[in-house]
Amino acid sequence: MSKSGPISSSGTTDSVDSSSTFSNSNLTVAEMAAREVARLSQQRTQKGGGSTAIFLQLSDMLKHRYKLISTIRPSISNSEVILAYDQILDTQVALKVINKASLTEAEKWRVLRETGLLKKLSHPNIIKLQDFHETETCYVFVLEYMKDGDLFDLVKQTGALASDQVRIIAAQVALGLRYLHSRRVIHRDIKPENIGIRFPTPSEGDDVPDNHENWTEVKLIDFGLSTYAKSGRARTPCGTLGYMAPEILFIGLHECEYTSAVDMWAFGCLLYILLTGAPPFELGIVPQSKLDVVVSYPPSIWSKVPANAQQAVEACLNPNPETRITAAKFLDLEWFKEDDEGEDESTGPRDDVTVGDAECESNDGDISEGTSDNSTGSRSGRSYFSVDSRARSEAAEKSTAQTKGRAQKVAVGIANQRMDTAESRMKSRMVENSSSDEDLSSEVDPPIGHVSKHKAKGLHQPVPVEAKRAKSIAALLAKYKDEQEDGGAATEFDLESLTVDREPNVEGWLRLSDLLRPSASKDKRDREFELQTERKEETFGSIEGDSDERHVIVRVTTDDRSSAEPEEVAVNVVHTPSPF
Ligand SMILES: Nc1ncnc2c1ncn2[C@@H]1O[C@H](COP(=O)(O)OP(=O)(O)OP(=O)(O)O)[C@@H](O)[C@H]1O
Repeated sequence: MSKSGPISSSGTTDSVDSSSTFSNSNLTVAEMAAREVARLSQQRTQKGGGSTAIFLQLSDMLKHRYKLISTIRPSISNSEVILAYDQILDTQVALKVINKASLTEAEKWRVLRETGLLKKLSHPNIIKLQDFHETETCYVFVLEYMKDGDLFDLVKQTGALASDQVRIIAAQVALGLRYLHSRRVIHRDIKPENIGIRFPTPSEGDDVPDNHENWTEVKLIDFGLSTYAKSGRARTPCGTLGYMAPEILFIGLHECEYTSAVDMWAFGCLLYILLTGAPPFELGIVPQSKLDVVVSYPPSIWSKVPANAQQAVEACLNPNPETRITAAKFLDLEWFKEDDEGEDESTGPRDDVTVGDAECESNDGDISEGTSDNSTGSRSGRSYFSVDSRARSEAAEKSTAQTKGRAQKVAVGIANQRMDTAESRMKSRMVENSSSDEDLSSEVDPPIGHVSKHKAKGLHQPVPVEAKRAKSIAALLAKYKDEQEDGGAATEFDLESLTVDREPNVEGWLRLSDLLRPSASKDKRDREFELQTERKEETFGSIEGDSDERHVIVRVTTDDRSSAEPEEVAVNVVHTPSPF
């Protein structure tokens, strides 16, 4: 099994893996998919061969600052993700290092777009960009480190997650998406691989197991396909097959227009996978008709999913983007009002928190049951998550042993300890009645997971949830519910600052998409010429909507950008590799 990569228009051998997107409006989805397959096979060939090769290209200064610990994602194509120790900040960081050598100008621009976006984002459920470096050979994203990998690996290892655990994850992803969408940012590549996870950290001297039963803190990662859509609409068809919304797949390429609703569709696919262990759609396959994106809910696996969770998935996998649930509304679903469910277990005194043997035993049975159904989650009957029953049983045994052991008690202690802080902060925030995302993100710890008694009937593995966490989520959601739909949306991105001249007196990159009005009668050269001649009618401040969706890149050169008027800026058309 391999992770599915985003579709790329630049699926050539020299394309950057991380930030490639297909923004080529001249290709059909099928053609783009074919290129993607070629790209992925190239990745597989290269995988394992070049671990840390890119890291070694870093300048001496960076190598001095960041000490390599291990490779998180080996060198694929021309990027790799590395765990390193930042000697200045005294912390572990994830370095996403991208080799510039074979990047096209468009791909370089996308890297800078990703950086620019990430720099502007601040939310507990969005990966934090701690620093960014550009050397002669590399781009280096310095990211906070999600020590427990991503949701793809978690599901691959364990199969379907317990609905309580999925609920915790879902709330956080929805909060992250809500934050993005209120700022008119569309992620465009929501999938398990792009959700980083972290489990409770052991306090000093404690022996916390490497289990994942306690709780799952999640953050959105990989903004390589993300875009700021000022008008709220974007046009470039992109994403990962298996997660792409119908409105991207089946609208004429030149007419394709979509909104942040595409993220909610992908979110629905993600939830389906977490709840059942199998994807709703065959990944990597181009649907041939709209019927291919009609979701099936096989009773063999779906009957084990609680009704409220089913409702949440179905609300996301609504083929009509106009009526598909939004991230804000998602948090109002019944699923998140369940905090009192089993209240006698979950709201009891903390000292009472235990994990009973009986429930662990009952889970064992569920684990094996779930395994046998794994493949039915795919429409074509082929399993994407090839979790075999043995692997799952082993995982279950391990989980059960951990659940029963001392380690679990330690986890409870840590969770409780952290919860105290989170709750007291939450209370103070509630009193202040502040409603912005920023306020919330800076003041409230992310929901913290806990261990509790939990009747795990119907679950594939024991995932105890403690009441305090539930209360925390309830408070968090209540707070969001009180907000206006557009609350917190006031902050708009200054597109130019995202992409152009990070410093004065340097060359910058700017897209002027409105300059490119492809005319059927004009060939590639004419269009480029047209660009140059029409430039004068444009101002640099006029970038609108999803202008960054177009593949036009204009080099801006100036002696002093801080004082230059747009008209004084020299503009030269840069040859982009495609599609012109
Ligand atoms: N901050 C992080 N902490 C821990 N692991 C991370 C972090 N960022 C990325 N990873 C791991 O590296 C993988 C690749 O990261 P990312 O998706 O950002 O890079 P990419 O080059 O765009 O990959 P892809 O082309 O597969 O989408 C992720 O799926 C995740 O497993």
